[in-house]
Formats: sequence, structure tokens, C-alpha cells
Amino acid sequence: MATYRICVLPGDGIGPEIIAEGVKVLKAAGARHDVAFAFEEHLIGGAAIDATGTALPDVTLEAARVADAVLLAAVGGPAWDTTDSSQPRPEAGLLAIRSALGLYTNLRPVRTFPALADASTLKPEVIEGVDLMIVRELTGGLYFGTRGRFHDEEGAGADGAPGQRAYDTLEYREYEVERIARQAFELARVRRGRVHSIDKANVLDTSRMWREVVHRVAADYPDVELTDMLVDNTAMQLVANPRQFDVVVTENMFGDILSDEASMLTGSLGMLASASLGDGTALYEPSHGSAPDIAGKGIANPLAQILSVEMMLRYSFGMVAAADDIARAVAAVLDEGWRTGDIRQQGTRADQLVGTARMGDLVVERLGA
Ligand SMILES: NC(=O)C1=CN([C@@H]2O[C@H](COP(=O)(O)OP(=O)(O)OC[C@H]3O[C@@H](n4cnc5c(N)ncnc54)[C@H](O)[C@@H]3O)[C@@H](O)[C@H]2O)C=CC1
Ligand SMILES: CC(C)CC(=O)C(=O)O
Ligand SMILES: [Mg+2]
Repeated sequence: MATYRICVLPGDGIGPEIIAEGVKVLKAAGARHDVAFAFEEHLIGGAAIDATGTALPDVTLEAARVADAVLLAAVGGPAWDTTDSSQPRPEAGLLAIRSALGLYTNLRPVRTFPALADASTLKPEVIEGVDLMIVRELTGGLYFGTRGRFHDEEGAGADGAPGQRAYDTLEYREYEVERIARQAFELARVRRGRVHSIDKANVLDTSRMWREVVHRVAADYPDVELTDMLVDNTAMQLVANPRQFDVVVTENMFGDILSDEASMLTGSLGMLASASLGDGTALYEPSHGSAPDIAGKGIANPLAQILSVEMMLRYSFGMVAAADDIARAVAAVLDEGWRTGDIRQQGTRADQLVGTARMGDLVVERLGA
């Protein structure tokens, strides 16, 4: 029987609660398909800062490097929130592991589950049948540019006293755009043959280069229809007419923001899974953060984490049948009316409003162990 090594990174906030459900489902799916998983848990984010002083300890990175896949929950929280740029931040650990593993492609599938049609704040006729894939560049752009803060003569304004200045730089190299564009076009070929490339080419030089490179790559994919769209318009189009989108490719920060927005087409940020792929060990994580407002209450929605496990089986281990089983089990649980608080609907029965662990158990039950 094959055994895969999974590096488990619970992180902070709701992280430990939801990752337990992901592990539970992974074990159950493996058992049904004669595959075993060996789990090794490590620290990242705020928990790692508290224990070691750094958000990504060497031992965590090394464990991730040698694992067959990484399952991560989320990092961050008020305990580590500071505007003092010299202090360690949990989010830096996440950026560092993505970069160190060379995970430049972040796939965020946005699919509406029919059962959740009225869990969204949007009209059912707008979200019905939405099935799009956000392909977010993950290791370049503003989150990885040079940045700094300093005092200077001009910073303060009227009273003339020295004040602060701060800067973040947005840079892309041509090869970084080319490789993410290829991922998008390859994906479109096995989906519905459409790519929307999102930029701000009316203002930014990085976007102008992005557009040029994407068009050059497009020449190798004459069977795929390419549309350029400015990011501000895209933010509107996503809620006005989301069915026009198939594959949406964009740079790091635009993808971060647009994917949180797009999650509401599914009913909740708690439904949006992701896969971070590239040169090193692939990493699977929900798109949301550590949700400190609901941490420790056992009420977080574990489905984004569980659907990230589905992506792991599909992309890292080629276990398509097992992945399909998880997708079917999640749909069945939702069809039966089970809900966590974030996807509760008007008609949700009180006895079907469940917590994190129960939702995980229900998915395992529908898998049929
Ligand atoms: N990938 C990561 O680890 C990310 C970490 N963060 C960090 O997370 C912390 C909190 O950030 P926020 O801006 O509040 O974003 P967030 O994504 O943690 O939460 C936003 C809202 O969505 C809700 N939510 C998120 N996941 C949910 C789930 N599974 N079930 C039910 N409700 C859920 C939260 O309760 C909150 O109301 C910050 O420290 C931030 O830096 C934020 C985004 C991504
Ligand atoms: C916390 C950030 C580093 C990233 C983020 O918000 C995301 O990847 O969705
Ligand atoms: Mg985000």
C-alpha cells in the first residue's frame, strides 16, 4: 500500500480546528482507496513566532520540502498585529514558504453548489452554474517587492517637522508572467477554452508588460479565446455576470482580492479552497484567513479546507476517484441541508446547523468509510 507523507501546518486562529477536519477526510478517503497518509505537524505563523521567534522555522520548511504534499490552514491574528514593521508577522511565514517552495501558481476554484443558491447575497439567477478558476500568480508582485519606511523632511506636511514615508514596490519579470500565463492557457484547454487576463494596463507598467507577455503566449493557444479586462471592471463583472468567466489569470494582489470577492458567489469565504503549485512540494490551503473573530468556538466552516484536500488528491497524487468522492460527499451533505453558520440559509433547520467537527464527520460519513 502506498504511503504519502503530509506536512500539516495548522497555523493560527481557526487553523487547528479546520485542519483536523481536513486530516480526518484525507484519512477516510485514503482508506477507501488503499492509500495511507503519514502526518507530521509543524509550526508556522503566529504560533511559530511565539515558540521560536520566527514565522517560518527552518524545521518547518525542511519538513515541507521533503513531504509529498503540505496541508496548511491559515496564519495571523490580533496577538501579532502591529504597525511596527520591525516586528515579526505571521503572514511573512506564509509568503516565505510559498516563495521557498517556488509555488508560483495559486488555483482557486469558484463553483456554486446548487444547494447554496440562496446562501449567497446575490440573486440565484446570477450565480447559478458559476464555475470559474482563478489562476493567481503567487510569488511575485507587490507582496514580494522591496519595501521600507523612513523619516524625511517632506513627510510631515504643514509644521515642517520630519515625518514618515513608506513604500512598497510592484515588479514582475517577464518569465514570471509567461509561466503563469501558460498555466492559465493549459487549464483553459481542458476547461471551456476561455481566458480572462486581468490587469491595470491603463495605469501600471507591470500591467502593460503583463498584457504583452500574455498575448505572446496566447499565440501558442489559438484554440483559447483571450479577453483582457481591467481589474476595477473585473471586480464589478464578477458580481454582475460571473458566468462569463472560465479561467481568470492575474497577478498576486489582484488575485488575492478578487478571489475573496468571488468566494461570495459560492455563499461564503469558508467554501473557497486553493492549491499552490510550482517547483517544490505543492501546498493546499483554504483561501481565507485565520478568522480570529470565530476562533476557538468550533463553528468555523471546514469545507474550504476539506475541498483543499480534494485538490491535493487530484493534483499531487492523481487520485481522481478519491477526489471526486470528496466533491460528491460535500455536495451530498449540502443537499441534505447541513450548514455551518456562514452558509446558513433562511430555511436551515435548527438541528441541521452544525459546528466544525460535525461538518467534517458528515463528509466522512457520506464518503462511506
Ligand atoms: N492564508 C492565510 O493564512 C491568510 C491569513 N490572513 C490573516 O488572517 C487574519 C484575519 O484576517 P481577516 O481579514 O479577518 O480575514 P479572514 O479570511 O480570516 O476572515 C474574514 C471573514 O470571513 C470569516 N471566515 C473566514 N473563514 C471562515 C470559515 N472557514 N468559516 C466561517 N467564516 C469564515 C471570518 O469569520 C471573517 O468574518 C489576519 O491576521 C490576516 O492577516 C488573511 C488572509 C489569508
Ligand atoms: C495573508 C497573505 C500573505 C495572503 C492572503 O491573503 C492570501 O493568500 O489569500
Ligand atoms: Mg487573501
